[in-house]
Amino acid sequence: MGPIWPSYYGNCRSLLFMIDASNPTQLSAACAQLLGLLSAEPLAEAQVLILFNKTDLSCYMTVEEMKSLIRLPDIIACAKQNITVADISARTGTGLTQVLRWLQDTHGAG
Ligand SMILES: Nc1nc2c(ncn2[C@@H]2O[C@H](COP(=O)(O)OP(=O)(O)OP(=O)(O)O)[C@@H](O)[C@H]2O)c(=O)[nH]1
Repeated sequence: MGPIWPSYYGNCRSLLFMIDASNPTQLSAACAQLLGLLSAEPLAEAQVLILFNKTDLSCYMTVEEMKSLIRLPDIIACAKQNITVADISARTGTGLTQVLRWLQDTHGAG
């Protein structure tokens, strides 16, 4: 789907980017896609939420190791966008309160 993402950039005010924290083999591809999104001019003003999902599953690498591997702190420091990061599990609901709060703060959703 990546190649058609630019057709959705127009009027995009926020971006939720989900990374599968149970599958580090996808991490480099996810990072490349994230960098492409963050450098897209139409998304320069977007509010960004990066979600590390499936944190309920055991994995040979911790979420903190994954963040370090893709140099997430540097990505956040260099990005034009305001970036928030949340560790979540869509299955257990862990972290979803933070996601809802972000949506409320970003869009004033009730
Ligand atoms: N354990 C767990 N499973 C999840 C979580 N979120 C989604 N899943 C499951 O992961 C499977 C695929 O979910 P999808 O939302 O379809 O994701 P996808 O990107 O199409 O597929 P994947 O690449 O396999 O994640 C489904 O069986 C979901 O129930 C989570 O936080 N924890």
